[in-house]
Amino acid sequence: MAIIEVCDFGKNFSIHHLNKTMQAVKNINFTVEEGQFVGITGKSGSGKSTILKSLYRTYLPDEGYIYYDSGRFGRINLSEAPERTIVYLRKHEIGYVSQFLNVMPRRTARELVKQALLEMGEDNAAANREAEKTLNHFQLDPKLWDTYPNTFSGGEKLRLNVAMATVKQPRLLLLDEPTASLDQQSKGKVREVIEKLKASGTTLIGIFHDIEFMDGLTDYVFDMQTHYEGMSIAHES
Ligand SMILES: Nc1ncnc2c1ncn2[C@@H]1O[C@H](COP(=O)(O)OP(=O)(O)OP(=O)(O)O)[C@@H](O)[C@H]1O
Repeated sequence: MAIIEVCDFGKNFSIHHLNKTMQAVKNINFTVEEGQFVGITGKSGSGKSTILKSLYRTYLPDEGYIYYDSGRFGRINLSEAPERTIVYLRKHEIGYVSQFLNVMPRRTARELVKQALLEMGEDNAAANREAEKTLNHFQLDPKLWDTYPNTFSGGEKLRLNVAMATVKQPRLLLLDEPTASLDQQSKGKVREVIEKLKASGTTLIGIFHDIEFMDGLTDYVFDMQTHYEGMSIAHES
């Protein structure tokens, strides 16, 4: 059963100072079945992050639709869902990992991971235990657990980001370059967690420049390049 259906999706951005509109992506169609891992590849600027952000409802489509089959609400059109539904989905069903850490200020790494677990209904003691286990798994130095992440290195921030999103075991996990600045060992840790999530039924959609990382993980890869080449061939005929 499809958990995500992207139908004729297109997104434009206004460039205010030039008084122009730029079409970032157009005619995107793909479906993702429950439990699949779909990779998105393509050259820089081809619109990969735009698609992922639209699946998280950070952006609204200008053309077409994105349907998400929610565990709680059933099949919903993401652009029409009320804000409170989106807040619920982000807390309980859809996780998003970007290369950038965007968290509440003055919360320690431990508090942030714990908060994610409390939102999923864990009690305080279990959330504490699980948070420590997760921070350990991602090899975040225990000296950092009770400090604010604004001073963390890029790799530490990224590992905390992945920890916060994966600890919730979301139904759908969106990954925007989650291994971008990680060394081989940390990449291995991320891969381990992705494999575990996939085995437990999580659906994953991810952007990876590291093609090797996707090897053996993805069910199929949506290549932006092929998509647009396909479109121009269709135009010519
Ligand atoms: N908020 C925005 N406002 C204006 N233009 C944007 C915005 N977000 C993205 N764009 C533009 O849309 C196009 C697609 O950007 P996007 O970030 O989706 O590409 P990408 O394939 O993820 O690139 P990369 O691999 O470099 O991260 C780019 O030309 C970008 O400049």
